[in-house]
Amino acid sequence: MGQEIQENFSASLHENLSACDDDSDFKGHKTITEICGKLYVVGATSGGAESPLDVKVFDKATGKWLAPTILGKKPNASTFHSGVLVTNDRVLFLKADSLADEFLYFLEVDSKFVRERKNLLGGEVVAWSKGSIGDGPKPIVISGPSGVGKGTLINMLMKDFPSTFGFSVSHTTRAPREKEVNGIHYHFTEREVMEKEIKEGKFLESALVHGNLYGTSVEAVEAVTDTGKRCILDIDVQGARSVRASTIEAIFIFVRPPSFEELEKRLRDRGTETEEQIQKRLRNSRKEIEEGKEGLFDHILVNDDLESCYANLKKLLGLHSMETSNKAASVDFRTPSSFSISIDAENNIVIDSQDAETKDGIPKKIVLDVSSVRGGAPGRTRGLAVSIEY
Ligand SMILES: Nc1ncnc2c1ncn2[C@@H]1O[C@H](COP(=O)(O)OP(=O)(O)OP(=O)(O)O)[C@@H](O)[C@H]1O
Ligand SMILES: Nc1nc2c(ncn2[C@@H]2O[C@H](COP(=O)(O)O)[C@@H](O)[C@H]2O)c(=O)[nH]1
Repeated sequence: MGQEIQENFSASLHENLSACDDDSDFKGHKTITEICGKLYVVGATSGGAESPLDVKVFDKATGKWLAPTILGKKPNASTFHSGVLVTNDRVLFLKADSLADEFLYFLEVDSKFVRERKNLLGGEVVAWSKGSIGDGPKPIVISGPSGVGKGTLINMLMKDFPSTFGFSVSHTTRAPREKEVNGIHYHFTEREVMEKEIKEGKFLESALVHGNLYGTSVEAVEAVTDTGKRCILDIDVQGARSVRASTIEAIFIFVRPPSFEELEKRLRDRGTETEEQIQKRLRNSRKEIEEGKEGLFDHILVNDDLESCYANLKKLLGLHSMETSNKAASVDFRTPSSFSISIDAENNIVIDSQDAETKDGIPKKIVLDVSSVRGGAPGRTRGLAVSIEY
């Protein structure tokens, strides 16, 4: 673990930057962190708090600025921020004058996710991932053949636990059904547009399902996690496999029908597909049900009687009849307006307030244990432990 090179801290670094004369459009405070011969400059280009933090990368070997593709939701700038190199693949940014659930962000520069995206997109890539104190709720992936009742079960969960769950709205190239609303049920998209966006790395996963493209955008997952809710993904088995291979730590549930005859009946009774489409979905369901047995899933639910299946789903998610909070450990404080950073003997990050006055709700010292962080972009970096001294 190492500390950032603060602005004005290193004369040679400053020479490097001024020689390039390219960081001039950063307004206000900025930080510079050196990782493997590259300087990561983080600041706001539009000025003022609430404008997003941008990233520029200077390659010392070539003496050139690189314009990185920046993935993930950018944190808003604050008057002051500081970066700590946690490992050689990510920097932890700590924001001043910010609420407890808004002050920690990781900038991944060489994580598995970033390397994958570099391969896909070419060039320099970095990714923001918000830090969660405590474990935070794991996203839930629900898969199963078309017509088995995934959407029905998810709607029941969302209705009974509205402040606990949020639905990841997928993109699809299929035509909307009569009652489907763009942006709520799906983002309905043209095929060329979606293909382009897949190439640009906008999607966490995407797959060709029953002849149409479907995909979960990184933004769709982040839109839910940003509200502090637990994200539910309704995706096919190919998508579940891709999410399993990503850094997202999720719970994977496969929903099975009691029989093929019942599955066919449900698809027909739903009345949303043509005969040809029903036949295609039924053909695919045989393969999907076989794949559901392969150990990819943590739980298998048989949706025979709907109420019993829903009760089993709630049980495995640890839900009770009343709304329960699955939110990350709730800690309530505001970070100081200015602070210094040091690393203690246990490798914890120690944030000491440099504010002239002490104020209610603003700790004098915040100690962060980053030894158990998990997950990362896209979504949350979970498992940060915090202790506070007032
Ligand atoms: N346990 C059940 N018993 C009888 N009917 C059910 C049951 N569960 C769901 N259904 C009905 O089956 C039909 C299909 O359900 P639903 O649309 O939720 O399936 P799905 O798995 O989301 O399908 P798709 O993958 O095509 O979106 C709906 O008309 C729904 O009301
Ligand atoms: N891999 C993905 N599969 C998805 C996604 N969104 C939905 N789906 C799956 O597609 C089928 C068909 O859905 P329908 O709404 O046309 O009936 C179903 O199995 C869904 O689970 C996605 O983003 N990625």
